[in-house]
Amino acid sequence: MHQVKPHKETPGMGTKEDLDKAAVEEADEEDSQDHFPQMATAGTTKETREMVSEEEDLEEEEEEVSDKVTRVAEEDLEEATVEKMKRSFLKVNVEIQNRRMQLRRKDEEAVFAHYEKGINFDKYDDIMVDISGTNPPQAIMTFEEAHLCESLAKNVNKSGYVKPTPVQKHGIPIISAGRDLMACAQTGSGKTAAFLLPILQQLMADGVAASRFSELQEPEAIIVAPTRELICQIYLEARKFAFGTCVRPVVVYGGVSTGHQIRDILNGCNLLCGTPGRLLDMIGRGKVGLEKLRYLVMDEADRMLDMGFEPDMRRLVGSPGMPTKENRQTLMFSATYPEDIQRLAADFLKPDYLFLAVGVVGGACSDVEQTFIEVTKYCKREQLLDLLKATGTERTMVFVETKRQADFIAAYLCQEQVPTTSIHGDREQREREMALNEFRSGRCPVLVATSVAARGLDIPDVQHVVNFDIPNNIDEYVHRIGRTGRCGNTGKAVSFFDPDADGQLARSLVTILSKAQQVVPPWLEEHAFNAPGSNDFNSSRRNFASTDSRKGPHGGFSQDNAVQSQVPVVADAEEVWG
Ligand SMILES: Nc1ncnc2c1ncn2[C@@H]1O[C@H](COP(=O)(O)OP(=O)(O)OP(=O)(O)O)[C@@H](O)[C@H]1O
Repeated sequence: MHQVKPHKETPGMGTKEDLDKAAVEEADEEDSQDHFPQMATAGTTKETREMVSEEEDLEEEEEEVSDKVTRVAEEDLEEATVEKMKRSFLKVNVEIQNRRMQLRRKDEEAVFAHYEKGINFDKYDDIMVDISGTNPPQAIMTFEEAHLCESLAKNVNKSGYVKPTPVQKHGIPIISAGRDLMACAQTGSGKTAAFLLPILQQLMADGVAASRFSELQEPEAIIVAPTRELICQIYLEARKFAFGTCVRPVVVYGGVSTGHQIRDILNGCNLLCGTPGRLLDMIGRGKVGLEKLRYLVMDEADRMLDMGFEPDMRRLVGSPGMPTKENRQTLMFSATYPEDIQRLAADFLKPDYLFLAVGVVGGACSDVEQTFIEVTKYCKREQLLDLLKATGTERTMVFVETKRQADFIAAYLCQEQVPTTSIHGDREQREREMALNEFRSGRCPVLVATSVAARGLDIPDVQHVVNFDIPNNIDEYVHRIGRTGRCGNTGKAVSFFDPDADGQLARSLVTILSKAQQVVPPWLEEHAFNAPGSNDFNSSRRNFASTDSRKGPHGGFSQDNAVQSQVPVVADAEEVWG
């Protein structure tokens, strides 16, 4: 449960600059700490760490038994006694082996644990897909068409994947064809597997195998993501798909001991997942070489290229040994792509990269029912409490703007007997992990979070997202509400709209609601019209990259010979988000 801790001063928030600074600060903090030497290898789940320690206990027991057998053999005992003792040692040994088998089975179950896709999963097929760029390869309709290696196909099956989602149907063949890709698809629609599967498939087909005999590991693929929790999640997905194969994924991130992570890397590393700072650290220490790199993946690519991370990304691609963009495959994935970031992204991609848009670029997930409540800042706490009392034990993420506010609201809810925990950048990594575990297990069904938990986290059964504070950036709103309504499941998002603080976002919110075919409250529309600069109501649309930024203002494509391939599964745009 939540404990209030004295914390660092949080700067006055409110302006975009303040928030950007705060986000950067949280991001910087990702990589500056190094104070958890007790945490074992690279941020797997708590259960995995427990299994690792159980496995170590078994190894110790086994060694003890073998020592005893050696000692008995050396002692001058009667033959019958020796035989009796040997038999009893053998029995213990068999028991150890059985326990080890059980542990492996448990480990396998944990690796492949997944939640069920929801009732709207098949509706993904109705989403309009737009691919721009030259010669996009044909989409696949089934996983069989992806011609995955036997073990990979088996792992996909054990993960409960029966049919690919649209981003997988199009993304997998594009990546397998060796093309660079900027892919945009709604939150929770399977972007992670869309890049992991074709990369692992290629590595397996080429017979790539981890080797522990080198002081310098040269991974074939690097995946970067903005937060520790997200990169761990991606790593666990990679570990799941690579289970029982020779391809070895490893994860590195800030906030935990570098020693353990270095040892983990040196055990062999083909696919390295990392937060940028720690990744650069490992490269700088000479533990990771880039000579063999074939794939560079940026998940949450728009975040990886905004002012917080862009310098690190440039440092990464400029690192010694990093193949030029012509000699590597660069893949970008997100649910949002502001146009300015798209233009910047082109620096990292080959000029003929493909742009894949599943649905509206930057649009909210249509499986999330979005509700707005008009409030004043003074009544938000009571509103929240009423709401949580009504939702009972349903899992709810409550987003606030500042770390201080996160502590404050979590403490308030605990006081009101609502079991709550919190996650933000001032909490230590162990506390962050513990908070997520308590939330996942349902021990604390309410998680109060800052933007550090807004992107990518895939937590089963999150039925509600509450925007206690509405973010001042529409993309952040889209990512936050995307923590629910994942993989075809439905979810609810409730946002407290304070006209004094949130007026500037009203127009973007109205656009997001309309595009996701949600009811727009008349009072919100009124705020949108009354907001400063609303003469051109459609100007809010400029905040959204409606499509590939390489297209001209009239939809024409600026590149030579470029074609735009529309893959309309439905002809009627009304049904796009249906
Ligand atoms: N083809 C599939 N069949 C069944 N489940 C799937 C399939 N593809 C992905 N999933 C599951 O759907 C969930 C969401 O996938 P994922 O986390 O990759 O979404 P995402 O698009 O990256 O979301 P976000 O934008 O929030 O990062 C995961 O639990 C994943 O295992």
